[in-house]
Amino acid sequence: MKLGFIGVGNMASAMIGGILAKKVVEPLDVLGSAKTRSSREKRERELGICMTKDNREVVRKTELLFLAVKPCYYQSVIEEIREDIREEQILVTVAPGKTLEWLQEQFGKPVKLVRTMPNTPALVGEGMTAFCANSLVTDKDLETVRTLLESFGRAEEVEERLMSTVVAASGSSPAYLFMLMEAMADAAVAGGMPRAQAYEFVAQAVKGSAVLMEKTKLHPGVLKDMVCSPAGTTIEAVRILEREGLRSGIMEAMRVCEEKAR
Ligand SMILES: NC(=O)C1=CN([C@@H]2O[C@H](COP(=O)(O)OP(=O)(O)OC[C@H]3O[C@@H](n4cnc5c(N)ncnc54)[C@H](O)[C@@H]3O)[C@@H](O)[C@H]2O)C=CC1
Ligand SMILES: O=C(O)[C@@H]1CCC=N1
Repeated sequence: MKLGFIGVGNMASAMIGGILAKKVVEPLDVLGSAKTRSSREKRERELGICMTKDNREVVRKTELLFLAVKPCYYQSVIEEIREDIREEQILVTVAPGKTLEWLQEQFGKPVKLVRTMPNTPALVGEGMTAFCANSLVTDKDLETVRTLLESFGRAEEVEERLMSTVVAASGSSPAYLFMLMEAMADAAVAGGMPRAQAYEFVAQAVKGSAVLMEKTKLHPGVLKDMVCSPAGTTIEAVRILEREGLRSGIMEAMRVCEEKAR
């Protein structure tokens, strides 16, 4: 299968990295587009894929196509490629707020559309991607898309009404987690730990906690209580985090993120 990527930035590179690592397709079966020669050469070198400056060529030469430009460029790129999109081709989107209805309207003709929301941990095969499709996408098409999405992590079909919630929960959330880890490492450095070591300790603690929650299926509150010894160290930190509004801060942030994604 020939895969196309219009726009090969952070998100597309993460997805391509995952897809190639799992050998779902060969690097030479991936055709991406980028405007400048330097970014084309960079992607060719880093990923080993084929690159072109022509978005329409990507459409013409591929069977399944990811539209991986920023949301503000969706309209103009769709305008540019509309004529070339074929009936049997599958178009996968990754942008928040671009609904199936809006996409369909922009194309002005029947197009197989799969709307997704991935995240950057895809780069290391630990992505979380939600997807939903329009009625032209067959079960077989959707299985093909699922296989691709699962090559860089977990993939789950959701109702379209949940897509903006997904943006806050998994699309954007790596950014909040990196902020948290940066702050935790800064605190460890303040405590005397060398910075490189601090990042390793913090990343492993976050990773281990995520796996613990995933594997035990225990409520996060129960897992938190398991760490808090009576009159111990952790409950003192928990008290300060409650006072500083950690949980309401996160909830408020995710609410505005979700609103922005509509
Ligand atoms: N970065 C992330 O964590 C996530 C991003 N997304 C979505 O992925 C999409 C891409 O985001 P990023 O990769 O972060 O952005 P990016 O800016 O890193 O990549 C976009 C790429 O598209 C190229 N581009 C712009 N206009 C173009 C055009 N007309 N033709 C061909 N290429 C063009 C840019 O030069 C750039 O390399 C966005 O819609 C974003 O909302 C979704 C989930 C997570
Ligand atoms: O910030 C953004 O708009 C994109 C969507 C999810 C993550 N990054």
